[in-house]
Amino acid sequence: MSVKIAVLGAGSWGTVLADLLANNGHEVRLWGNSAETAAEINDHHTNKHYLPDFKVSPKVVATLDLKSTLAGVQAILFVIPTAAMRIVAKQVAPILAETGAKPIIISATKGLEQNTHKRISQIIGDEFPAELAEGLVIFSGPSHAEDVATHDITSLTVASQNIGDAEWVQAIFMNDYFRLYTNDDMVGVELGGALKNVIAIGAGILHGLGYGDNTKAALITRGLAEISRLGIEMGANPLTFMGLSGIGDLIVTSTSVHSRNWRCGNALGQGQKLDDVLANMGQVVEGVGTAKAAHELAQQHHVEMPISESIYRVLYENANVQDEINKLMQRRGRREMDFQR
Ligand SMILES: NC(=O)c1ccc[n+]([C@@H]2O[C@H](COP(=O)([O-])OP(=O)(O)OC[C@H]3O[C@@H](n4cnc5c(N)ncnc54)[C@H](O)[C@@H]3O)[C@@H](O)[C@H]2O)c1
Ligand SMILES: O=P(O)(O)OC[C@H](O)CO
Repeated sequence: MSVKIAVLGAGSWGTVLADLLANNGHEVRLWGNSAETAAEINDHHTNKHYLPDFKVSPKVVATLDLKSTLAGVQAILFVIPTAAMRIVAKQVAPILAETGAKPIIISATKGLEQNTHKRISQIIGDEFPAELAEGLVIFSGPSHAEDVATHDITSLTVASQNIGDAEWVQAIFMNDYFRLYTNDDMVGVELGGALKNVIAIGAGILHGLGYGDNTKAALITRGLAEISRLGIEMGANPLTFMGLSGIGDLIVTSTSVHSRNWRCGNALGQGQKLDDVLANMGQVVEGVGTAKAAHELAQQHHVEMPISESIYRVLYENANVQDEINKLMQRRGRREMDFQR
């Protein structure tokens, strides 16, 4: 099966996914907001700012015009930062309405919207008619672009309320190094993908401070406990957090030097200032915005998320990292399997 697909977002993940789809035999247009990047992809088949050593398939056509990018496509893959999701959705929706097209919408974006705390599926639900939003497929799991670029074996989850749409997406993406599993738990898959970025900042902070492997394993495990606690309260299937979009993604993001969230935390642990770290990153660090949304959601749902709350205070209230670690260690003893709020 060969399909025509628009990939929206010419950053690191959008570029690698566009390349993968083109190599799988699909017709791919990669839309971005930088004329320089589009020219580089079309003329030199590179995107060096994001992926210095990567050669993009010459079959990927980079574009700047959204209307022509969307013409006749069977699927639209959003791969833009959470902060731009609603902005871009508002540009896409009227173009589809004008032509009456009903492509499958896919999102590989991981985060929660600032101020509204909404998940990506809720933003899509706000901006698109129900018949399009209901088939949304969420694409999530342990997948650094840098590793997929070298065809490292990678497995992800594709979640949709309409499992037929998830299976369609599974079929167009799978190949000998890329394996997808379907799931119908949108809440769990989206929350796992978003909240792990906050814990990954914490893992980076611990590394930057010189803590060892025991400490990092404790953070990941107790981080998963609090992600699960909020997720269960919000209606997720607890078992989803044991899957690729839960513990799988939490492991990779909390341990990989490719992770922007981990690198941000590492620099903070070494004493750098958040504004400087973000300015130097040149790529999206989703966990920073998500930490604020998670803090507000935890309060709204009366769920205890002590690690995420500590990270929130470090990021937004200039709290001292070592004081926050001490506070976490001085909490009263708890039952391990307490997933009630
Ligand atoms: N990089 C990865 O390995 C990876 C893996 C899985 C998921 N993700 C998720 O995918 C999403 C995108 O991440 P990324 O790594 O590709 O980010 P990135 O920082 O590498 O690139 C983001 C791209 O979005 C573009 N963009 C921003 N605002 C835009 C707008 N209004 N209109 C059009 N384009 C706009 C930027 O120009 C940039 O090209 C994030 O939610 C991230 O968590 C990334
Ligand atoms: O580089 P990060 O920290 O944004 O993580 C990217 C992906 O979410 C890893 O699966």
